[in-house]
Amino acid sequence: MKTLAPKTGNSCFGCGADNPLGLKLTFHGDPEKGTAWTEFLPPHFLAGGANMMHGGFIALLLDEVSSKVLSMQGKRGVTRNLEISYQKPVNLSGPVRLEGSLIRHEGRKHFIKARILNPGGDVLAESEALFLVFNTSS
Ligand SMILES: CCCCCCCCCC(=O)SCCNC(=O)CCNC(=O)[C@H](O)C(C)(C)COP(=O)(O)OP(=O)(O)OC[C@H]1O[C@@H](n2cnc3c(N)ncnc32)[C@H](O)[C@@H]1OP(=O)(O)O
Repeated sequence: MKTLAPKTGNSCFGCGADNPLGLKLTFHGDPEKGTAWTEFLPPHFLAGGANMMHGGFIALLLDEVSSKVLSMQGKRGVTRNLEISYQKPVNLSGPVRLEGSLIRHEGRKHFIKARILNPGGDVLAESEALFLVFNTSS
């Protein structure tokens, strides 16, 4: 098990320590299994309508936990594709869990699935992403 805490000098909206507007998320994961996860209470500035999270921020969270699957393995890459299924509203009055896992990789192409769950374990949104990794030779 590995933990990635926000780092000074990183201004990433999701995980950097130096973005004053950012979420400063800490992630956990298993590099050997190709997993990453975190739990947090979404701030209300992520709102879309009513008490629901904005769909663009849902995409951001799925992208973020997907990228951490790679970071856990010491890989650096960027999102090429992100396909999202919005299944239920992400309610802003309680914590959420983000989970990502590696499906497979073909050289630099890494296929990663992710999801957002509520405390009851309901899947609220799911994604499948293609990341292109810069620092792998396998
Ligand atoms: C430096 C590290 C920083 C980490 C930050 C992480 C932050 C969180 C993640 C992000 O939000 S990153 C920000 C959002 N992403 C971007 O800004 C990336 C913008 N896109 C690019 O820079 C380029 O498109 C990219 C470097 C990803 C790839 O460009 P390339 O010209 O190298 O590749 P190309 O686009 O031709 O496609 C790559 C491969 O994917 C394949 N492909 C594309 N769509 C596919 C699909 N749907 N299914 C399967 N394969 C697919 C495509 O056929 C091709 O296969 P081959 O390499 O075998 O020819």
